[in-house]
Amino acid sequence: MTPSHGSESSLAISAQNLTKTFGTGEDRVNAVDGVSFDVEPGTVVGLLGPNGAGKTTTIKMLLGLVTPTAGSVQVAGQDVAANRYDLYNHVGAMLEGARNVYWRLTVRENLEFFAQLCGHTLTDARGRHHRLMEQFGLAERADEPVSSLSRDMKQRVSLICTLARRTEVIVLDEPTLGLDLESSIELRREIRRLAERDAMTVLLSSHDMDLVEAICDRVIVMHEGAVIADDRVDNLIDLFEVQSYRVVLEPPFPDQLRAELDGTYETHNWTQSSDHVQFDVALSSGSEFYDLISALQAADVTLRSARSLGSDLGDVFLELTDRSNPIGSTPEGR
Ligand SMILES: Nc1ncnc2c1ncn2[C@@H]1O[C@H](COP(=O)(O)OP(=O)(O)OP(=O)(O)O)[C@@H](O)[C@H]1O
Repeated sequence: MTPSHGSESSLAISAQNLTKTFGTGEDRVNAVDGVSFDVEPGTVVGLLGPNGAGKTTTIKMLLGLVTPTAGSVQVAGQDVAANRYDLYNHVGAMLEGARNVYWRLTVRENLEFFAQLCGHTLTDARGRHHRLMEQFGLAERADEPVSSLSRDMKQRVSLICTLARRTEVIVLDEPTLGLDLESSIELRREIRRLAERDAMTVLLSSHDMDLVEAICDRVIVMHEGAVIADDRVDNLIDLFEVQSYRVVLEPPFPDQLRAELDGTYETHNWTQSSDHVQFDVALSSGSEFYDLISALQAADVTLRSARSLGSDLGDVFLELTDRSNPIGSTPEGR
């Protein structure tokens, strides 16, 4: 079944000024504070943010599981506040730690149950179910009750039940947490396939930067309840030009120099031997690189090599959340 996109709006997701406050008085928490974003159909969007940034609360508001204090949200053309039950025909979700499958049913029965719930005929769905069970290493356990499977396998069942429904929008909260490497790779492949071939929209929250960088068209970064960046992954990496270098030095290496470098730069992975001293350093501009070289020269230390490790989404994420720069303002030091 090719998803039929909602009629009221051509956007897959439209969140306007979403706000959620928990508690009152001193216990009041502004979990989500005026978040707005639109997502076009067929886009894979990563929702990133440190713990407590408001990702899960945002996701739950998109799914109608938490009622916003203010703001509105449409998903797959459905106004979430008005059409909560209709919404579930258009949206599939796997929330972190959620047991959204029936443990007494077998893997195959779960797939068939959820397929029938959203109106798929079993003759159409069986081929797809078989392929997903093969892909996620569950084919040999297809006729066993979910209760007899390992925790990791239960998660895979929950994941394929969500993917197999082929709803217009899929929401996944920390989908790779607890998955083995092979299943993680299959998940990446399947998500890209669903987006590219079937124009399905996927919103996923994850701390797994490699996953997000590999499969997301766009990332929304949240911090303290607000959106602090919303752009294509490659644009964010270009914008910050955070570069990590591996620096190798010849001994002797004065003791106080390490403390000086640690105080001035973001350094990691120090190793020291009789033959060399090595560390990694993240630099946000070319001039910082030359400052570092000058500091080494001033301390009379010989540089053996400085190799760029490239910059990735992980570097950008740290940069954004450490400094909490709204995109559009110039990052510090540039
Ligand atoms: N039901 C609740 N009652 C009170 N406070 C809550 C509730 N749910 C979330 N919060 C608070 O709201 C803030 C945002 O939480 P949320 O779970 O949305 O963040 P998150 O970005 O998903 O974090 P994590 O990555 O740790 O899951 C946190 O300070 C959290 O403690």
